[in-house]
Amino acid sequence: MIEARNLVKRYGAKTAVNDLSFTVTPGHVTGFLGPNGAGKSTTMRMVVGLDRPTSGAVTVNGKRYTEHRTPLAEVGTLLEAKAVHKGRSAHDHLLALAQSQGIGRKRVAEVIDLVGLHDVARKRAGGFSLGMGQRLGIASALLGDPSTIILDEPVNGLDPDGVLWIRTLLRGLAAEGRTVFVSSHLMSEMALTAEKLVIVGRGRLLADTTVEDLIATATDRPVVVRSPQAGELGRLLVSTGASVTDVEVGELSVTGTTAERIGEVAAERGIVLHELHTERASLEQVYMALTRDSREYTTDDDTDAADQRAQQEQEVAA
Ligand SMILES: Nc1ncnc2c1ncn2[C@@H]1O[C@H](COP(=O)(O)OP(=O)(O)OP(=O)(O)O)[C@@H](O)[C@H]1O
Repeated sequence: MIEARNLVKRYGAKTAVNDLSFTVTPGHVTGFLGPNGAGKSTTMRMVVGLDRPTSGAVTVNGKRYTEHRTPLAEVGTLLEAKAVHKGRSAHDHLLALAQSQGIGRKRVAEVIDLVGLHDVARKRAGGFSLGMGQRLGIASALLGDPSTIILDEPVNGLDPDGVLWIRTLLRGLAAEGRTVFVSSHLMSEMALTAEKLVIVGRGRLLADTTVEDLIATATDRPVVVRSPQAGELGRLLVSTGASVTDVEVGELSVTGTTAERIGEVAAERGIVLHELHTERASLEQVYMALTRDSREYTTDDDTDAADQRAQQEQEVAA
């Protein structure tokens, strides 16, 4: 369990983390999201005592990281690329780390198997691919069999196999009752991996919620309608104030009204429907709307698209 209370971190005039409070609970993967420069890495560094908060506090299992007698047994981390002695084998790297923490050889063999590095464990880590390096970093994080795991962008640059492997591993670790806190910029991946989310923007908390609840807040979800009389139905819906886009022949995407209302309009005019459903919003859409004002680097296209979405939301909400 990670508990951050009123965390603040300033670097000179720059406030990287601003009065941030959140709790990361065991038993599920919690995604840590936010635009570039939002303060995610700084927060993670404060959790594990690599940075001191300017004010506020963060504890892991009720204690500050540095107060734990065997920190590796409490918290495993993969922060920026691990410093690995390039001439050393993966096995020797892990063994040196284990010995420095009073962890036995048996556990080294276990984590090597767990991350699938068995075949290359005796090879120089300097020759490892990005994916193998990530696996080694994760093996280091798991060495102390920690109840809390903190990973900063673990899927960065991995191929689809590696991404799937990390997703399965993280969900498995969470299912064992561990606290898993993981940052990422890949929303589609987070939607598949995480159950809960902490979202920050410009150092402040924007949301502390579940993926499901966050997606349910999306208000501009289009309704998809398939009908052999799509043209007639589309004209009718436009006359009631809805916005209608032809997706393909016989299929419409409708905003500004509800599936219920479309069904009623169709029934009143005896129009046959073959399909009627409200599209599920993607995590990415909701995230983009939520973080619109917090992005450090925003292209005009981004702003336009986000503005359009926000405007649609307001129209529907009105
Ligand atoms: N050591 C430092 N000195 C000065 N400013 C810093 C330092 N570390 C971070 N910052 C600034 O604090 C802000 C938060 O940075 P941080 O790396 O925590 O963000 P992030 O959310 O992890 O970003 P990204 O997604 O790009 O990795 C940024 O504006 C960054 O430039």
